[in-house]
Amino acid sequence: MSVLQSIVAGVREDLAVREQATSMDALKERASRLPSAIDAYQRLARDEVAVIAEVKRSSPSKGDLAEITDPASLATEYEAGGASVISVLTEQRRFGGSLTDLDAVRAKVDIPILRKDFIVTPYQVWEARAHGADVVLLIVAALEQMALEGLIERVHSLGMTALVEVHDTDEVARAVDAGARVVGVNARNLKTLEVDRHTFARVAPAIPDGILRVAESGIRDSHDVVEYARLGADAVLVGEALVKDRDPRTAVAEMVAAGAHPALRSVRP
Ligand SMILES: O=P(O)(O)OC[C@@H](O)[C@@H](O)c1c[nH]c2ccccc12
Repeated sequence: MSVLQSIVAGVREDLAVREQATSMDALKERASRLPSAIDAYQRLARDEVAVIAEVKRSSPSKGDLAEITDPASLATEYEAGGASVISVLTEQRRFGGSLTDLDAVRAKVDIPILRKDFIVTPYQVWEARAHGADVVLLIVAALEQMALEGLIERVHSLGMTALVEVHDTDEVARAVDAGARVVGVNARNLKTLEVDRHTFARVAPAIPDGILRVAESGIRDSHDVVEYARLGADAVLVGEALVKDRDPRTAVAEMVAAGAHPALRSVRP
């Protein structure tokens, strides 16, 4: 079993428990009482490179990264630093996240929130919306094509944005066929868990114009942001570098400033 398959197996077990506790109808009812999802596509589709800042306690590759006793205050710092979207990991077993973290962050920030998890069923999409998320991650490598199409449709029908994650050009083709409007290129290989910083340069040119391009994983600082900006990224998704920084607000602000530099506009494709 690959790392991805074993993570998804654990996610399905935890999901079965939540499905027993809360019906789909209860989620729909809860979602109907919330304000509509914020249009994250619009926030990412600007001239500047947007920063998606992630609340991330641990990961299968690095183990514990940061304690994060107060995810909402970390997210507030990210927002003050100029992040466009906050990503909240809700996977429990490997990443130490939860829907409680999502709720806490939603209560404190006004910008769009990405529920970062291993989504394999429509129930999880409803759950994301019922907990106030505006964006969900869908990992092409974890889904059959039919399931991917169905989930993207469901996400869009709820007024949300799908960040569709790919690792190679074949997966880009699948994402585009399935109706993706925002594609994330993950530099971390989900089989080996290694980061390959050349992944974006190799894969992003296959993403058609009009579809937003997000560079994910292994982004260390503003130099990396400039590099991805030159390669045509519309946004970067950053976790580890921000949770390990003692001043997350300034760390985000530096990346935002790097991505907004006017000199980049002429070089971006
Ligand atoms: O901590 P990093 O290297 O900055 O990476 C953030 C983000 O890209 C990473 O957490 C991620 C990308 N795709 C995922 C899928 C599942 C869980 C986590 C992820």
